[in-house]
Amino acid sequence: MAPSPTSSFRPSPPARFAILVAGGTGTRMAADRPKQFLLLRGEPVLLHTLRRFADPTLGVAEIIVVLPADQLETWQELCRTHQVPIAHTLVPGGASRWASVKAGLAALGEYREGLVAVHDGVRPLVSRMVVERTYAAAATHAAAAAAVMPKDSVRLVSQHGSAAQNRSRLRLMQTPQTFEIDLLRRAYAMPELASFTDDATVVDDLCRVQLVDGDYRNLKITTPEDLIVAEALLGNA
Ligand SMILES: Nc1ccn([C@@H]2O[C@H](COP(=O)(O)OP(=O)(O)OP(=O)(O)O)[C@@H](O)[C@H]2O)c(=O)n1
Ligand SMILES: C[C@](O)(CO)[C@H](O)COP(=O)(O)O
Repeated sequence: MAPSPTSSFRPSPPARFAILVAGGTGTRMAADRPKQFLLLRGEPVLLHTLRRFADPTLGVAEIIVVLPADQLETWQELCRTHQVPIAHTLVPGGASRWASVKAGLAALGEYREGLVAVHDGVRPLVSRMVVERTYAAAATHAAAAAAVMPKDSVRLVSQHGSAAQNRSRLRLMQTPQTFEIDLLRRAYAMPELASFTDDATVVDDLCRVQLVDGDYRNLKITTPEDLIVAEALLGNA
């Protein structure tokens, strides 16, 4: 029997957006400039990250890049120097990662539906697969985040000493962390708490966050040795 017109109806997939947060100053890197501008294989860390999200097969409709307010011109100059052809919207960040994500979300103000991936601008090695996995899981579960298992033994320290932890029940959180846009807006409408270290902690009270497999290569450039590892990994890509 021929399918009726309604049986072939497929809802269109949700629109995809991305917020790359690069509004920090990189105190632990202690470099002469914010670490998102340091060069990896001759190009700024943030440009590597931006390129990953501009992969046309991901179908990201709009990319927001959040920067320290006093670094917007520096980035625009870097884009000219490196002839960056990728369209993105620049937004001044805030005093904390939370404030920078909130500023990025405000720049997506016109959108009521869709999925938004929040990603650290200083995770330049994220794979297409990991990004896709978080969008796909967020389409089903509303909230999804990349995570990996610890490779080292873990202990909880206190004034009495330290106690071994069962690491099979622990996960190290990465980004992207990807959400239905309305859910993330509701979460970020609440006051900032000191316990917020990522977007999952902001959303936790509203929705269960589905963890998906991250990638040990998806490192966050935080201290100088991370740059050496990232250079090596890019060379092997
Ligand atoms: N006010 C802030 C602070 C952090 N971030 C971003 O959040 C991500 C993770 O933060 P982290 O690695 O801590 O970056 P910094 O805050 O720059 O580093 P540090 O804590 O060493 O100062 C980075 O991409 C960083 O630019 C941000 O957008 N706005
Ligand atoms: C968001 C994050 O990268 C997940 O691991 C991490 O929590 C950022 O932490 P930081 O203290 O800003 O480095």
